[in-house]
Amino acid sequence: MAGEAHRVTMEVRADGIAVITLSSPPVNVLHLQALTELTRKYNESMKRDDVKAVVLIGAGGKFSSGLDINLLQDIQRTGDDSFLAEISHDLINLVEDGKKPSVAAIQGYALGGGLELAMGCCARVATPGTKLGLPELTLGVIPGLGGTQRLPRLVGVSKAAEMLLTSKLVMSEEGKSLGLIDAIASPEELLEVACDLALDIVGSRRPRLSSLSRTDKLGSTQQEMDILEGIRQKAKETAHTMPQKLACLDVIEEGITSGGRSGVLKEKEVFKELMLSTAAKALVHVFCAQRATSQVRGVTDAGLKPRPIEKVGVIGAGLMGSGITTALILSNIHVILKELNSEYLQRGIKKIEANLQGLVTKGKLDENGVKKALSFLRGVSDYSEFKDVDLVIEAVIEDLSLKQSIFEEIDKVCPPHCILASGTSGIDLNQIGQRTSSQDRIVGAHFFSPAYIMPLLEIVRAEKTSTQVLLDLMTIGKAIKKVPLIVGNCTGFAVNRTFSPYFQGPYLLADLGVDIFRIDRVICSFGLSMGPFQLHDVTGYGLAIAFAREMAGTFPDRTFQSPLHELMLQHGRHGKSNGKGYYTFEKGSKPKPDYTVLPIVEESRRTTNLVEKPICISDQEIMEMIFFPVVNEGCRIIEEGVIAQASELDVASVLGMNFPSRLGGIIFWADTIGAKYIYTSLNKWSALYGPFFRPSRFLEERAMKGIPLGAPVEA
Ligand SMILES: C[C@H](O)CC(=O)SCCNC(=O)CCNC(=O)[C@H](O)C(C)(C)COP(=O)(O)OP(=O)(O)OC[C@H]1O[C@@H](n2cnc3c(N)ncnc32)[C@H](O)[C@@H]1OP(=O)(O)O
Repeated sequence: MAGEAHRVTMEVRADGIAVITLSSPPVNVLHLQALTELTRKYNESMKRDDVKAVVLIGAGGKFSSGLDINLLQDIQRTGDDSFLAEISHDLINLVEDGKKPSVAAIQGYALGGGLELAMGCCARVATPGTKLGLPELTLGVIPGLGGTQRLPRLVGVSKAAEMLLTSKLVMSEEGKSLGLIDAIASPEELLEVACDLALDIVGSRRPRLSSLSRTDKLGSTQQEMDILEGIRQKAKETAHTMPQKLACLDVIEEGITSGGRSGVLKEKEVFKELMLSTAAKALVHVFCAQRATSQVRGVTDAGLKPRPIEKVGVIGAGLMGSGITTALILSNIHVILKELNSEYLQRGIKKIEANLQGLVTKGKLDENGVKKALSFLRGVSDYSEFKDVDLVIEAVIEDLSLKQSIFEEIDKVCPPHCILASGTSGIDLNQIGQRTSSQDRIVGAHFFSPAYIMPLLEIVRAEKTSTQVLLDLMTIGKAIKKVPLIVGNCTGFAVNRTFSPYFQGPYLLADLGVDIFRIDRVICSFGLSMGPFQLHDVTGYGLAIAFAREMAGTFPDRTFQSPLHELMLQHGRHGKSNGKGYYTFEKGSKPKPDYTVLPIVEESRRTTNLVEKPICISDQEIMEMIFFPVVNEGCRIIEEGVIAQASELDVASVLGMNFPSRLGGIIFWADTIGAKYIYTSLNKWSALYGPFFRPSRFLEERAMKGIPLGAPVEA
């Protein structure tokens, strides 16, 4: 983020206020250069006789999104944080205890180190709707610039602990009632109000308060310890996946029992310790890898400008079509939704309304937002309104000839600039677009269900897709708050293909005699929100059967097809849709294992006849036998160049498959285990249980040479 656009300026006004402006677009991160410059300007303001006080502000309508997270990654690589620790602590000390008082003028957001800097000031003014928070725990660390000490002193221990442990942001209005913000001012008046406040402090009309020395929001030591103990008991429940919560509470406690300065010292120590932990490395890796997906060689650096996409045609109002439409209209994009007839259309619109109402229930949208979103939607049952759309997303069932005829038709009715995208989750795009005359505008737009919630968008490059089309789709993807990832065209594309073994391995284990409910429990304790059997109950077995057939057709040598799903259907079990699956589904209660399913599982085992008697393995082996084949397929995806770099699979696995982000994504995780161990294990299982486990050439080579799986592939 360093560069000429990054500046810290100081302007001394006639009234003696030095306005120090941080300008580091797009979000005013605190990188090393910014911290050094801020310190320099602060020192200058303290020395100058014409300066009475400082107002700290961010350029471009934002205060600061905190420390540059790339800097955290640099420190993790070198293990040396001394330069950061010195500069940042010097700066906060200057802000808080310098000769002249400082006031923060906050607009947009003040997050992490940004809020910590603002809390170092003796007062804060914010514009309405400004977001404030310390989200460091989501990166596996705790705040490192005094946030664990100053926040409790400004808002009280209980609220501070809640904000820190949940990483939830508060709006400036709430911040004002909590005591985090001293005044609210409109964007136009922000600077003036902050300067007036600073002058009031200089003229002793307001006290100069040091956040770290304040005690007015703290109860007795015993009271605060009791509060912390209650919170600690709850945090213990998730301590195995989020140890930083307990560490954060310990640091707050140090400040309560031994004073703020002692707390700051402990914070510094714990921050460094956590920053170098595997979990923080993994979480920071996911953040940086996600950022890296914005720069695509040959696309974002091709000197092209994204074309505006104002109107989108969506074909098919089923689960995917209604989800995609919901995502688009929520971002104020006009959608023409087409279905075969008005009955199907009404059903689709009802789904969209239900999606929006679901967001209202969760407090993420209000009724006005629902109304506004729906005003961007128009339902149709023919193509007459497709004559001026900029993008079409086809979201009908996975049937090649149906898709081909739709593409043939939209090729004719849509304007020549219109992008023709298919939402297929695996069918070859070259075939889908075969009967069109303009194959350069054929592309895949693979959303993950529910499309208006899941953040990943796989953009699939067909043989002739133009660079402009890829850029346009990336841009619209970002506009609807997705993380777009450009991938190559192959069966299952990058994500479903990598994870295809995840939907085979558990069934192979079941056919080897491992209890299906135990498998689900192991997967949940690994960190996924539900196990594969419960997931298939929810999504239905039909889709799983079709996908397994597709994979078997392309990769017959290594696909394991269990008869279990077919047997379930034969026994009248369709999963959640008819309330009968591996689990029972009753309204208002959590799904429960249905042990009456076990004879069907046994029937499957007898049919495949893999082993004479059930195998006996540990939970650790269950997890490895399910995820190592996923790593193995990921290796093939990397080797074939379906993705540009291994870290993209990490992002995709976290955002598309809910792989735990604290593990850094599938390939990062594999490298923490080691390619050699994974290779050896797969080899062993391959000899015992067949080619499903056979290690790929890429994995073998990396294991033999000792090269991490995430290391770049040589050209
Ligand atoms: C010592 C301290 O205690 C430690 C810290 O401060 S750690 C940092 C804590 N701060 C955070 O976690 C904030 C992370 N950022 C965000 O939540 C959001 O980016 C935001 C709310 C600030 C802005 O959201 P939005 O307007 O949607 O913009 P968004 O697309 O996310 O960000 C713009 C760019 O800035 C990057 N960015 C945002 N915050 C960043 C940060 N702290 N460091 C590095 N890059 C950052 C984003 O990755 C994105 O990069 P890209 O354009 O290359 O993809």
